[in-house]
Amino acid sequence: MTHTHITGVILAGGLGRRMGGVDKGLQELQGRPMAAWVAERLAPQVDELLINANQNAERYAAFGHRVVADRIAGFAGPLAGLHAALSAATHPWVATAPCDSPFLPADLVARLSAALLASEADLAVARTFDQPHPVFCLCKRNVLPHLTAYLESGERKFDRWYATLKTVEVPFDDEAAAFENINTRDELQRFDSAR
Ligand SMILES: Nc1nc2c(ncn2[C@@H]2O[C@H](COP(=O)(O)OP(=O)(O)OP(=O)(O)O)[C@@H](O)[C@H]2O)c(=O)[nH]1
Repeated sequence: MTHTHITGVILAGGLGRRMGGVDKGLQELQGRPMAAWVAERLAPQVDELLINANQNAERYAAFGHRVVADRIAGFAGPLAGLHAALSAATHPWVATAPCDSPFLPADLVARLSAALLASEADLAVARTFDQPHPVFCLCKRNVLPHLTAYLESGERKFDRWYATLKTVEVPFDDEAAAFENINTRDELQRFDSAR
């Protein structure tokens, strides 16, 4: 199999409202920021890692990866983070993972990229059972003009966007627990004491 170089991005640009308006990626699980857990899992899977963040840039930069802010104003959702990553990426494919899923699969990018290569789609997205996980995707950097036009039209929905592209869904039923995400302080405490 040929290897296409891949830029990974940790999406950490949200407002964390359900956690009380904190910067979710910097909240600690077992004494380490959640985004640091994601970086440790994602960095070995990609050729370059970016962190998409809209606040606390210097704290994220301390993880040792380039930090990129949204270019679309007004907290436009995770697609704005993908847009920033596609704009800043050095490599032709971009893989995403959210900052609030610290247990993501160690073979996420390998499985998405195998599917993308085999299908000639524009984007591969992870799915468990009947649920797609749009923020775990791999897409070709050349979809950027299409995404820019979509966001400029005022649209924000991730799944509606990729429904307009050639997309392949990749089943991860065997690793469903790896997609657990942490949205509230209660969930954070539950995972903190469970591990
Ligand atoms: N770049 C960027 N990423 C975002 C934005 N909103 C959410 N995200 C990211 O998208 C992923 C899923 O976000 P959510 O959990 O739905 O939103 P959140 O803002 O983090 O948290 P809530 O406000 O509680 O919904 C996370 O990785 C967020 O960091 C945004 O406006 N810009």
